[in-house]
Amino acid sequence: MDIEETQLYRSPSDTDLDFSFTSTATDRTIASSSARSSLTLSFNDCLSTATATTTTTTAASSLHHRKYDRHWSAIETATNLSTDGRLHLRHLKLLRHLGTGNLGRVFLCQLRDSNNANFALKVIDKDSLTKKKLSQVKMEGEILSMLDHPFLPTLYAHLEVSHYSCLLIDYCPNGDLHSVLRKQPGNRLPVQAVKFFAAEVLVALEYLHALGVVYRDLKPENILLREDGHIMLSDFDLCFKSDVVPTYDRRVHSKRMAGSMRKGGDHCFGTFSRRGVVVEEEVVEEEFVAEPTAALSRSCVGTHEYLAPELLSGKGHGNGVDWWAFGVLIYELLYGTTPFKGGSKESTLRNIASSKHVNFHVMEGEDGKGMEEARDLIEKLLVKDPRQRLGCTKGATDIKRHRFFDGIKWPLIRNYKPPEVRGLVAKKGKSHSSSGASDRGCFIPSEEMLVDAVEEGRWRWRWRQLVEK
Ligand SMILES: Nc1ncnc2c1ncn2[C@@H]1O[C@H](COP(=O)(O)OP(=O)(O)OP(=O)(O)O)[C@@H](O)[C@H]1O
Repeated sequence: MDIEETQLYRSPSDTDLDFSFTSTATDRTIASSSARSSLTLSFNDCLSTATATTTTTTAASSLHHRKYDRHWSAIETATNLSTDGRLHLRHLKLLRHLGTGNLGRVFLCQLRDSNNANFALKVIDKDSLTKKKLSQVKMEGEILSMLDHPFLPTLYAHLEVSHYSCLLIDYCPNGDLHSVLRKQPGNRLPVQAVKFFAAEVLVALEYLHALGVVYRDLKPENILLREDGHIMLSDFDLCFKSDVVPTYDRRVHSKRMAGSMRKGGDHCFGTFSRRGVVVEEEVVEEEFVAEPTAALSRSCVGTHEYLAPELLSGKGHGNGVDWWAFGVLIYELLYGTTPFKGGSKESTLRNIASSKHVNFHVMEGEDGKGMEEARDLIEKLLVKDPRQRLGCTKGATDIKRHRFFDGIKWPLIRNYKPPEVRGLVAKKGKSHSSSGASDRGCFIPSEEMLVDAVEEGRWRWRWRQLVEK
């Protein structure tokens, strides 16, 4: 029996994925532990049974946008040297335990013969999981295998060894946005920093939605920070997939302009002032929209403070839950708390479900540049009726146009210099989201990590057993 299978991943176009989705709702059990952990009220979605096709060739990276970076090169070297051309666990060395999640443990690791590329290895013991969690593991593997985007993880390899499922992805040495937020005065970031992180999250969500993926677990804890300070959205176990029909829509809007009647390829209809100067033009623009507007699920999953009202009603929800959570995220980054937070989880849920509008905390020096625009955007995202909520019809296309994001050159966002905020040490000269490289030298173990080390000792022993299988 073949106990070890390796999947090296191709770009989305090479996978054979079924985007169909059906959903039913039955039980409503809550599985939740820590204060801000993700919850699952019911998880009876009939997940797609199709998975990415299994391949073990090194050509897997040939279409990936980062095919020339040191991570893929390291993998390619290891697989070239491997007798069967596959990557095995014995090719990896674990450096330290990074954390433990709902599904498994995450380790910092490198390839044995190359120490210039760091990876994160998520190890999931499938024997210890319930059926519900196993379906989440499957979903996470499926979603990761589809991704090829600078603000999302690259899945370098998926190894199935005995009852362990191991996902080799990008390592983010700067921790998560939640920890960074906790290091700021008042747990708040300056507007310009919020604008940067929100813009990157928006682009990542736009990509996921274009693939028909509704994320459902947006929160600062799931926004990891790469070595270069750019973001990487993580945790795809609560996602669901749906059909998406990309369209080119015509948008008619007015633009204040002086001068010529025709600009670029746009059709313009001019209005003239008395002096014969064009003051306003009606512009017709073609815009690309790929938003899973027909997505439907009835499973109530997510994190309390970030749940959209339609998720609580149990009558079904779709793409709009991510745009609601996007509003909560911007609020939390600016105000240091979430907008509907109550004294307990129950009262938070009651506040979300009530007809109360979002309330803005009064803060010292709040009326800095961009705050008014931020509040307007938040209000448009935190609309209780998803049909009226910004983003629900045309996705990120509409949100990008909001004046909070004025000045952002979307195609250049990967090259923007990340903001200098406390607790974020972005390495210079790496503005292309190449993650990895050693963080040795700046690693000071915390007490918690020392406790972890005892656990880690046990893990290393188990790891050796696995590798020697
Ligand atoms: N790619 C990564 N780079 C660096 N650290 C990571 C990476 N992925 C995960 N971690 C760390 O490992 C911890 C566990 O991650 P994991 O994704 O398994 O669970 P989680 O984020 O707690 O979410 P959930 O339990 O909902 O799956 C995280 O809290 C984070 O600190």
